[in-house]
Amino acid sequence: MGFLTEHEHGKSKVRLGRTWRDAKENAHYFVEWEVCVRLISPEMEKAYTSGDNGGMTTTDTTRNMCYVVAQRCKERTSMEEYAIRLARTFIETYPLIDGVSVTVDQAPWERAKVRGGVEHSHGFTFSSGIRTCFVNVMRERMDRPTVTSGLKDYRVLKTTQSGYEGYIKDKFTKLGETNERILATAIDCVWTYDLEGGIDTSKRKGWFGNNNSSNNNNIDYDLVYQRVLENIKDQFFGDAQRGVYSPSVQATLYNMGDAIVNNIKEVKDVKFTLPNIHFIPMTPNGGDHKFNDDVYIATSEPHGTIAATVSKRNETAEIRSRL
Ligand SMILES: O=c1[nH]c(=O)c2[nH]c(=O)[nH]c2[nH]1
Repeated sequence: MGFLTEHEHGKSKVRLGRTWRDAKENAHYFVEWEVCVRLISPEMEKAYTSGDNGGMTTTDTTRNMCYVVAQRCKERTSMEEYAIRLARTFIETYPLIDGVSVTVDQAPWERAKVRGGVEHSHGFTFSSGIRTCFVNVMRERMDRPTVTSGLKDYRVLKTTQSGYEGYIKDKFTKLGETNERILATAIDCVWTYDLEGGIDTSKRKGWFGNNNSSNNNNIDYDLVYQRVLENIKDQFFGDAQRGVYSPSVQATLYNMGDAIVNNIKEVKDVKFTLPNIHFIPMTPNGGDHKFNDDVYIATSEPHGTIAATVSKRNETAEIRSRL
């Protein structure tokens, strides 16, 4: 006889669009989410071992609930708040569900800017970088969801103010030292929230308050996300005219993480995974061509992989379950 040592069921890649129409501001807001729900229901062991589906929440119902809860979010709601609310709704509705994990990926729709840089009231363009979150709610601690947020495949490049020098040069090394190169990466990062240090819990409101916009930890997830992006751009690009020199992907990674944990009180730690996407100087043999920091061979693979976590406090970062 085999022992069923773990099991879960749910729905993956549920895609939805949600608009909020703000008459006062005369602006529409739009998000496109891809939702993944995992239901933890120990009692459903019987579905595996004896084909008994009694008490089962179907994966079809799971999919429908993603849309229902999106509709119940009557006011503009962050993906984290939506994910927490969705997870809690499963637990409140179905007695045999003990825990729920929800992952949301948000497509990079941005308000369109039209002639003269004017923001359009209901037009959007697709940019780079997928905002993500991962939420876990257990029945016995409904008021303490675990939340991590992140950013995937946010593509950034600068044409100067980057170099790489001082490394081992031996018979296996072909790379030449340089203080002038293109630096390009596709940023993946995940951050956890600081529930002890940064958050003023005295202002805690009830579950979504009266207007869906508050949450148990009183964190403004949208604002934190904007500030993470700002700090990333500050450290990667630097001043608009002069820029900032990067001696390596490693040093830039650390500077981005250091700025985030120091400047954003809600963030406890941030893990970056950065591909070093190479633009290789084009230097053909012969002819009168000479590389003049102008023509490069664009590549996507192979790429370097640089990964590290920067924490506010000197402690080992939590293991992130998915990202
Ligand atoms: O910024 C860099 N970090 C490295 O670790 C590395 N290795 C390499 O070949 N080029 C680079 N560039």
